[in-house]
Amino acid sequence: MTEAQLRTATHGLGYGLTALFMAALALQNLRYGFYGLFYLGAAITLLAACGMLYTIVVRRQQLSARLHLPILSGLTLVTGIAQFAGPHPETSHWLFPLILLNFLILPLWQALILSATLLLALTLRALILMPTPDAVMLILAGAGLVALAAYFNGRHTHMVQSAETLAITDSLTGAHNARFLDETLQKELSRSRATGHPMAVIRLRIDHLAEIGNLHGTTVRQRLRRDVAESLFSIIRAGDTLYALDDDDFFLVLPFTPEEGVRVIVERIRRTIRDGAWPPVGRVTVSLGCTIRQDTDTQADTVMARAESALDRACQEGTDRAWFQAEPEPES
Ligand SMILES: Nc1nc2c(ncn2[C@@H]2O[C@H](COP(=O)(O)OP(=O)(O)OP(=O)(O)O)[C@@H](O)[C@H]2O)c(=O)[nH]1
Repeated sequence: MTEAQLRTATHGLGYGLTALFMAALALQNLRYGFYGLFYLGAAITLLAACGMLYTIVVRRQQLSARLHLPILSGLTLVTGIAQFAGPHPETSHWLFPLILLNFLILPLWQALILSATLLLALTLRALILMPTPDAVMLILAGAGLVALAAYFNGRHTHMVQSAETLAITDSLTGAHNARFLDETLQKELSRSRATGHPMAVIRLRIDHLAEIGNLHGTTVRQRLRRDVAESLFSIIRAGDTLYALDDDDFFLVLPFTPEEGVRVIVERIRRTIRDGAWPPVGRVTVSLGCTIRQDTDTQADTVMARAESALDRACQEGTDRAWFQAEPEPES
């Protein structure tokens, strides 16, 4: 089941149960002749039914559905008014399903604002109309429900974000993974073309990585890749992104960086790695291929291929080299 399907099912069920519950309460009030409360209950039922219908209509765009906030604000308003519709009968229990519905459907801070409004209405009503011990018990129950619902809403959001981060992160190095590069490079390229700002990319290879692995073992090889990534993170500026490719190379996307800039940064990276201490390997060097976006570049593949070709050229020149390539290699 996808996230959108899960949300459609839970939101639809939440609205549906609220509509049923409120319809039953509205009918009960009609039976006893409390017409004001009957109309308010019917309005809440109608709004909840609209919410259910809306959930079904936007089932494919459930993650970006924007009308839940106005619908739930309307529900909050009518339920708040119901608290002051008259001293009898008791209407405080109308609030509890709505608090749960807010946290089930809305992002945390929106749900908190609406539920705090409901809690305020509940507190005022309880303090005005109820004996103090009963009022305190009711307010504590309402506050407890809000705290519990907020906790689970926050936990769920955190888990979803962690899952999203995991899906785009290379677990060894903490850099983004190659799949995410495919998704983002084209967007960065389009943005750079649209704004006219320069953009540079770098492909980086740790020299003799296979030999280091053979000599020191896989653990050392992996630790070296992780340490190099950490070093790169400490060099690049905010807005630059680092990717760990499947063939052990690294890739950097540098927005707003012209040719002079990328030349500065590759040199800085090359020297920092060469001059660093890398126990137990000792001296480590890297080769770098870099390029910038040309006016003719429309596809991310073209820029990636040019960076790879620049890296091949750097490796041909020997280790601990950087090569800048502006144009595609001429066909041989
Ligand atoms: N994208 C990116 N570009 C860099 C970075 N470091 C240097 N550059 C480029 O190299 C140029 C010169 O950088 P520096 O020698 O650090 O000089 P700077 O005046 O401190 O550069 P600013 O960071 O622009 O203030 C910058 O304007 C950038 O274009 C980096 O970490 N990331």
